[in-house]
Parts: sequence; structure tokens; C-alpha cells
Amino acid sequence: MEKHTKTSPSSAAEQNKILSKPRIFFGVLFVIISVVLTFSFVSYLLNWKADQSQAGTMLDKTVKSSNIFGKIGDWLGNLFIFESIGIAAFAVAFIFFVFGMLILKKNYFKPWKTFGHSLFFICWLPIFMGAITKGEGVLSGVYGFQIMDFLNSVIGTAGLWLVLFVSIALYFILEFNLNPNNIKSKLNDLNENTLGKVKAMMPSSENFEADDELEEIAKSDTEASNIITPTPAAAVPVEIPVKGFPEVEISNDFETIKTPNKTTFDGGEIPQKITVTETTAPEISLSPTTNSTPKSDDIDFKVEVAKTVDVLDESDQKSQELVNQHGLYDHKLDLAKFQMPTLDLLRDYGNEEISINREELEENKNKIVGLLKNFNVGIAEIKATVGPTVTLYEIVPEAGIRVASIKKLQDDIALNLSALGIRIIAPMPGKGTIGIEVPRKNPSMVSMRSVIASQKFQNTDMDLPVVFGKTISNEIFMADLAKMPHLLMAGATGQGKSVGINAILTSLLYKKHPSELKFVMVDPKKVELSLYSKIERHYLAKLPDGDDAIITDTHKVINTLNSLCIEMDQRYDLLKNAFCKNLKEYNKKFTERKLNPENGHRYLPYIVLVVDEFADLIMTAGKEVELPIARLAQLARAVGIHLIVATQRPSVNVITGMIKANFPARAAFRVISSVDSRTILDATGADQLIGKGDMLYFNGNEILRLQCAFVDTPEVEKIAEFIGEQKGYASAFMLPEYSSEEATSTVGAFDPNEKDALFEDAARIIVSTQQGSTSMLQRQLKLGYNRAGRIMDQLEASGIVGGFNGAKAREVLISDLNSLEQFLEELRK
Ligand SMILES: Nc1ncnc2c1ncn2[C@@H]1O[C@H](COP(=O)(O)OP(=O)(O)OP(=O)(O)O)[C@@H](O)[C@H]1O
Repeated sequence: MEKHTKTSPSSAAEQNKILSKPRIFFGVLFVIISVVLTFSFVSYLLNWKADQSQAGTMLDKTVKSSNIFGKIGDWLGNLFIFESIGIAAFAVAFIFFVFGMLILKKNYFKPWKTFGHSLFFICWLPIFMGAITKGEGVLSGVYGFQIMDFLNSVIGTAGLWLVLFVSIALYFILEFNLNPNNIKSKLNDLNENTLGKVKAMMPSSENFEADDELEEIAKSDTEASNIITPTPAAAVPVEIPVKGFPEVEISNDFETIKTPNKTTFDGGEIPQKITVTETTAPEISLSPTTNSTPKSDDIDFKVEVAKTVDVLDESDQKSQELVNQHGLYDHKLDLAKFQMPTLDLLRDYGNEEISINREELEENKNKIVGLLKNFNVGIAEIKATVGPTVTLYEIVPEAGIRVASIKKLQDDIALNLSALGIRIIAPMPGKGTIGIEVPRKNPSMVSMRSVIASQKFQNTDMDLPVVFGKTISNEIFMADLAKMPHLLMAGATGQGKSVGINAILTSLLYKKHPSELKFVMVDPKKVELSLYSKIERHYLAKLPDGDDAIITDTHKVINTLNSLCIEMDQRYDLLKNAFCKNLKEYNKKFTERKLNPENGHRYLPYIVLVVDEFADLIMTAGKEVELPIARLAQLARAVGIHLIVATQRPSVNVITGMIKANFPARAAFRVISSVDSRTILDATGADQLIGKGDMLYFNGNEILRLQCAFVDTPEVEKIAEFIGEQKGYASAFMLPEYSSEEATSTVGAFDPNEKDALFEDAARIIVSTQQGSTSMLQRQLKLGYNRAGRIMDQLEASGIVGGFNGAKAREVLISDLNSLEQFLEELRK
């Protein structure tokens, strides 16, 4: 179960802190080496001239070294500084320190980054020092000088400096992502952070002036009690003492601040200070009124516009620190190696180019024109657009022809063209023409492979992209399930509904990582969605006590739907606590480490509930299914729960008003009657389709005719296998536990055959501890409250514990385990 596989952060942190002995030994050793090297080097730099003459006298006791670490220190200094890399040797000491700390699990530094920086300076600094000192002294070391000398002879002094300059510049640009804008803003930051602080610490002459003036004001005021202490101002806003200035109105695009000229302090009136703070380019209009106030000539009025400073509050800073330390939260990390399904799993059905049969087009055109002429409908213009399964003939009728008169001719046109599936769209929305859709004699198939491979699908930034197939003008048609936000599908049997569901699921599987999306699958027919059981540990969600992730039993469907409602409520609570409006915002905040998992926050995957054969559910469970579905459909979109509900029988008692109102997106395959078409689409047309994936899609505004992409069962099987063979989570995603009310109210009507699987274990725990406590059962058996409560009710009904006793534990009616075993034996009979 993916939720439970992770150890708690605190215990993991504690484990992390425990150091093994070899770790301590090597860690401390590295740190000591680094200290010895550092002091040896410093000491060597101070005394190298004198000590160098003692080379080769390591074992001679009479020769003394002035290095702090004696001859060893001297030797180290000579080896690293003089004979090698000069002062860059300190970087070596630093590397030892960093790795020592790393071994001791003190992650002050990012080891590889630090190593990289050090290496750069080990290479660059000796050459630079060589170029500066020209080999004098030890700062460049022998290597530094030699390389510098070599470069000097090859590229000249100017070339050498150029190389040095360019390399250090590149280093800073790449490392600190510096560009002119960045540099400017960083300099500004520096200015504000350092100079600003210094300025703020030192009283400025303006402040003095202000203070003086305030003092004068205070003195001149007759009521001596009115002493104003200037409030400590933030660094930026300027406080302006205004004497007798009537009203200052500062307006910008967003707000207008009016400050009255006087404020009462402890009963006295004194001129007020005005704090002017601006956020965007402001328009300042100062409008002194004339009558009741003195002239403003004598005041020294300064306005300074405060710059917008991006102030991070404490929690933002904390999350920033966490991000700096660990990077953004990566929800894919648990299955980091997961590979999205590849294109070759889908079958290539060969050339899908639309072949234009000119004869057929011409023939149909003539028939349409001829027929309309017979009915006295003159045509000014006619145009054909060839799609995968239908050709759209768009006609512009002559002036004075009524649209309704053409619409009435639908059956006549169909008869004349001797074709099924003719649909007349009069008028074509936004086109000023009348459309007649005529099925092609040789329709081309739209394969799932071709639509998945399309740039449109590959480059989409939709949250839950669903590619349905192609439109009548042969364009790939995609929609975002997250925006739909729920989809109702209908179609008589054998018209392509199951293929449509598979196409939707396939599109999602090709785009979404298992950590981002979970399916709850309900399949009363038991065979349609069973293929997906292979991806249980990757993409499916189920109830904690559910055996199969694909739900086929009506009773379980009710529990699952109610559990989804609980999940929805929990998600709303999480969003509320995180001050987020929708799942996307919430997950973004979580990824940026602004939400603490210890407060229950977690990365929330989208949940897509797929119900194949809704009619069956409504027939067997009625309101019990309808209500949670309607509730989810009404509320769940913001928390990332989306519904796809399919039915063969779109009759009004299945797709009730309540359901329909909450499913703005509808997909209709061919249905039997125009009444069914009206039920699903609020319009006729679905009864005129030709089947085999020919569909109408209604997005709340307009109805589009589409050819659904075809994905065959073996293809789906391959995809499911490809995913199923990869490492998955420990189990399916667990939905919150839910038990129906009837199940919880079984007290008094104990049926031994209906008892919970853990009934006997619970009874043993209760009797051995002689405590009839539900919370103890919860703890010991690791159960949810509902289930533990249910078991306790069964224990009561069977006579093992007494009745509910308020806050106290229930009385245990069996005194020892032996008697209990006998009792259980009886029950089993
Ligand atoms: N998009 C499509 N392109 C081409 N042929 C299709 C398409 N969709 C369905 N078909 C054809 O129609 C047949 C029936 O489709 P499907 O199994 O999806 O029907 P259905 O509506 O789900 O039926 P049922 O409700 O009985 O399961 C498929 O076997 C296939 O031959």
C-alpha cells in the first residue's frame, strides 16, 4: 500500500542520525587531516623561506622546523604548496573537511558540487597566481608556474589573461546563472540587504530633521501630554511630518489612500505623519483643499516611492530552505524508473490517409442538388469536406429559402443517397451554411497509434488529456478531462462504447505517471475492464478491504462511491488548510515543500472513476448509487476526482435529471432511438450515427461529430502488461475506509455467518485483556474506527462484551480464554 510503505519522517531521521563506528572513525580522521593540512599550509606560508632550506633533514633531530606541525607540516606544505598547486592547496584541505562531514552525516555541503568548485579552483588559481607573481614566491606552486609559462609561450600574455578572465567569468555565469538582469537584481539585493541595513542602523539627516520638527511640534502644542515618539519605521517608507496640510490623496491603479490631516492622540490634536508606500508605478495627485486649512507654502514635502520588495514570510523562507536542501518534492521518486508505455505497443493498421473518391463525391453532390431542386430548394454554393468516416457537404441555399424546409428533408435525402447515418446540421454553427453529413462508402479507420503519435497529443499541456479520435475535417480531437470535468457516455451495444472507454484510458496511461493518476474501475459486466487488473499496483485505487481493484459487485460499488465521497471531503479539508482553490495549486505548493506532510498533507493524484454500465447499477442499487455519484459530480472536480460514466441504455430513469445536470460533457455513440439521443445529448442525431466508433461529442456548447480512435483488446492487454511488469507500489492506492450504516447497526441481530474475519482475534484480545475498548481493538488489529466499531457491535450481539457504557470500556462477559474458545466453537457450529 503506497501510503503505508513510507516510514515516518521522524523515525527515518532518527535512524539517519545513528552513526556506525567506522563512519565515526573515518569521518573524524578526514576532519583531522583537513585541520592538519590547513594549519600546516598557513604555517608553511609564513615560514617557507627558512624551512625550505631544511629539506631532507626529516630525521635529523638537531634541525628544528618552525612549522606548527614540525617537519611533517613543513613537508606537507612543501609538497602541496611549493611543488604542486600553491595556495590552491587549501582547496584540498577543504575537500577533506567536506567529505569528513559527509561521512559524519552532516550535510552542510553538497559534496559533488563542492568537489567540482574546488577542482575548478585547484586548476585555475595556480595559473592565475603564476600569472600575477611570475613564479616569484610559492603562491602559484610549481605546476601553476609551469602551466602559466607554457600558456604564455603559446598564446602570449594577452591570450593568457584572456583565458583566465573568460574561464572565471564562465564559471560565475554558469554557476550562479548570472546574466545582465540577474546581476542588476543581485546588486540591488546586495544594496538593499547590506547598505539598507547599514543605513537603517545609522540615523539619517532626514530622520534628524523629522525628529527636530516633531519635537518642535510637540513643544508648540499647548497640551503638553501629546508627545509623539516617532514609530520605528521600516527601511523603505518615508515618514513626512505635515504641518497643516489638508488632505493627501495618493492614487494608483489599485487603491486610493486618503489620509486625514489630523489625528487625535490622547485627546489632543496634532498634525499627523503621513506614510506613503507605493507598490506599482503610481500616479500621485496631491489635492490640497482651500477653505479651512492654512497654505502649504511653508512645508517641506518630499515623496519617495517605495520599491516593491519581495518579502518572504517565515514559512516561505522555511520552504525555500527545504527546497534548497532537498530540491523540489518529486512525486515520481517512488517509481523513478517507471517507463511510460511505448508507441510500439499499439498496432499500426497501415495507411490511414483519406482516399478521396471523386466519383462518389460527384455522385452524392448531384443527388443532393437534384433532390433539393425537386423540392424547390435552390442552392447557391456547395462544398465537400472529407473526413475519416463521413463527408460533410456544406450548402449555401439561395436567398429566401427557409432553413426548416431543408431540415425536413433529412429522410428524403437519406433515401435518395440510400445511406444510413445522414445528419443535417441546419445551420452550421458559426458558418452560415447548412451541413449534410453523408457516410463514406469506404471509411478509413482512425487508429489509436496514429492519434497518440500525433504532435498535438505528444506536446499537449492538458492536465488529463483524452484523445477521442478525429473530427469530420480530419483533425485530431482532444479534450481535457480535468476541465470537462465529468463525462457521460452512451451507446447501444456493439457501437464502440467499450473501445471509446479504452481509448480514453489509453490516452491517460500514455501521459500520466502512476503517482499522478489513479483509476477506480467499476465493471458490473465483469469482462470489460478486467484487462486493467494488471496495473492494480500502479494505477488503480480500491477500498482497504477490497480484494479486487476492479469492482464488479454492486454492494462494493456503493461502499466505494461513498469512500470516494470521504476522500473528496478529506481532500477539501486539505485544500482548505493549505489555502488552495484546486488540486493543481495544492500539488504545486506541496512540491515546493510549503505544506508539511506531518499535518496530513500529501501529494494528491487525480482520481478517475470509470463506471461501465451505469444502467445496471441504477437498476440494482438505485438511489444508493445515484446520490454519491451526483454528489461527486457536483463537487469533486476541484479536488481532482473525475467521473466517466457509460451506459447502454440512456433512458431517463438511468440518466436522471440530477445526473445529467452534473455531467456537462457527453459522448454518444449510436443509440437506438431519437428519444435516447435526446436523453444523452438533448438533441437528436445519435440515432443517425453509423456505429463502429462514429460518435457525437457535446462539450456543453456544441455537438461535434467524431470518429473515435480504435484500440483493440490485444493492444490494451499489451499496454497493461507493459505497465504491470514494471515495479509498482506495494499495493493499489487505498481509498478511505467506509462501511455502510446497516453494517454498523447490527447490534442485537448477530449472525455468525456474517461476522467479521477478525471477529475471533478481536474476541481473544478483549478477553485476554479484559478490556472492552474499541480503540484498543483499533490499535492492536490496526483497523479503521468504523470496522473496529462494527466488530465491537458483533462482540456485543454475540454476548462476549456488555452494552455501550459511555466513556468507560465495555464490560467483558467472558472471564478467560478457555471459556472463550468453547464459546467460539459453539458459534462455529
Ligand atoms: N473506433 C472504432 N473504429 C472502428 N471500429 C470500431 C470502433 N469502435 C468499435 N468498433 C467496432 O465495433 C465493435 C464493437 O465495439 P465495442 O465492443 O466497443 O462495442 P460496445 O458498444 O462496447 O458494445 P457492448 O456494450 O456490447 O460492450 C468492435 O469490435 C469493433 O469491430
